[in-house]
Amino acid sequence: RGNYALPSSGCFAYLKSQTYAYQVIMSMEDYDYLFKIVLIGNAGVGKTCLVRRFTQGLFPPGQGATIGVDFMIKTVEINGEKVKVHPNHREVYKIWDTAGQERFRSITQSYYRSANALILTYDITCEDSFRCLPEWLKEIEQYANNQVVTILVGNKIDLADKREVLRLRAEDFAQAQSMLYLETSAKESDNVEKLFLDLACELIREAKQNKLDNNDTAPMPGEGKTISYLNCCSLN
Ligand SMILES: Nc1nc2c(ncn2[C@@H]2O[C@H](COP(=O)(O)OP(=O)(O)OP(=O)(O)O)[C@@H](O)[C@H]2O)c(=O)[nH]1
Repeated sequence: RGNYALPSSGCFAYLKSQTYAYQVIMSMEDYDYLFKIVLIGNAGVGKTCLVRRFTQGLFPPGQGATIGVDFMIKTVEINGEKVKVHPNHREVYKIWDTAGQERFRSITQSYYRSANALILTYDITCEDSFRCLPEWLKEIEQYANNQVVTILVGNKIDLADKREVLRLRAEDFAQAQSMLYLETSAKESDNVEKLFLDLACELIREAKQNKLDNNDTAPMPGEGKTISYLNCCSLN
């Protein structure tokens, strides 16, 4: 199991949390699934906070803007009573947190291609971040592979009184673009774990489907010797 190649050293060029990532990599040699996920969206919508919440269980105070691309890894072990996605499986999330600022766009675009999934994030309290979504979709169309799973995430739902984008409007937009949709709060930890678990579920479901369609023995997105019995996912 787990004979996927580790990232080339190029991935570390803009690493903010190098020590942390390195330590986790050293302990991730054995896994069932590997998910490569890239977060994109306007500056300040909360991409870094979502990743930190998921990978480190914290909401970082005074988070500075991401420079280029940050890289984090999280290993999830699911077993016995805690079955949510797949029993007795070890899943590894490799997550690239990209800078929202326009000036880093040429760097961040180069990470789209190898992503299994993209988390397109906006801020529910910021109409502008929602209005920019069509621009982000153009980027996805241009730079991502055509099998990529995209989920639209409306972050900062803890700021309900400042909401500028109605949930229904965002849901309609996501549906029209064939994207999954979820609202989160990195601050309050609402739906953050669900976001990544749902993505894992969707990726495995699609991989299984592709495998059936293509009658292909090469597993995607992880080393799926057990992929054949995975049918337990719920995205609700
Ligand atoms: N209230 C609230 N604030 C949040 C939430 N998520 C992020 N923030 C705040 O939003 C600001 C920007 O968060 P970041 O995670 O740095 O945003 P980003 O999208 O990574 O920004 P760039 O790195 O510039 O692209 C910070 O002040 C965070 O504290 C949330 O769920 N709720």
